[in-house]
Amino acid sequence: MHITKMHGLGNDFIVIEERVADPAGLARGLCRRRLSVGADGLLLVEPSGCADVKMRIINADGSEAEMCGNGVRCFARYVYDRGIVKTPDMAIETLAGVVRPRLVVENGEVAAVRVDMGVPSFAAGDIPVLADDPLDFEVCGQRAASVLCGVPHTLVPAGDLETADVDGLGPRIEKDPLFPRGTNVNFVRLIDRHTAHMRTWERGAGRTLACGTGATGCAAILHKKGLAANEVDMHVEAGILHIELAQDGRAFMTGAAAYVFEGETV
Ligand SMILES: N[C@H](CCC[C@H](N)C(=O)O)C(=O)O
Repeated sequence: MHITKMHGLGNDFIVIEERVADPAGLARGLCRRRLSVGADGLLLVEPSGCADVKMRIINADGSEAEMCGNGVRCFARYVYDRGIVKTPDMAIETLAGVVRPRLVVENGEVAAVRVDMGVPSFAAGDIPVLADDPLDFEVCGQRAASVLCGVPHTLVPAGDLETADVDGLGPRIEKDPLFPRGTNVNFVRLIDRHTAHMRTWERGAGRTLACGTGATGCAAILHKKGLAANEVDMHVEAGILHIELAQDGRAFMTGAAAYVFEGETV
């Protein structure tokens, strides 16, 4: 099977165009670090009846996610570079709805991708947490806030990201009963109204170097709470995601998307 390895600020994916009979089983096999290709998830290219193309995201544990911010930047570059989609502005169907990436092409190369991520939702029917106040509740002894940004996200304020217990608290919060669908967990240190640093434990994938929906959702939480302006640089372990929060509530995420290798599985 032909595979293309890509990453968005270190959040890495295996892109597959061929039809896959058992996506969950394939993800659990191929995503294993050292024993196989290694990745945070699979991105499957499929035809769409309502957009230019459809993207499916299969986490490393085999679970299927509704959306993936870093993944959709990689996916948009992939389908454009291969002529599957002929325009740098495109519509990509996901389980969370249609998202609209715009490729920033410089000297014939995709330099970055700006994605209209839609509206991070604090609406009662969307809130991923069973808490009276989704912007301020306690989970596993931590103050937290939650938002739906394609997928469930929880922000845990952290004074020092070097000592934050990401790998200990992350999985506990991910699977806490407060979250019926589980949650991604983002430990965030606010630097100023335009800058935050974050580390992420992802639902279905564990510790990742970056999380696009997480950076977007956490910027939306900080803005909603009056702690951040409407443009925020979210510093993740392997780079920076620029988030813009428009007046109409839509969020735009801009970041890189890189190729690593092309190959054939054995
Ligand atoms: N593991 C996540 C999906 C991928 C999100 C992340 N990689 C991103 O860049 O948005 C979940 O199951 O909710």
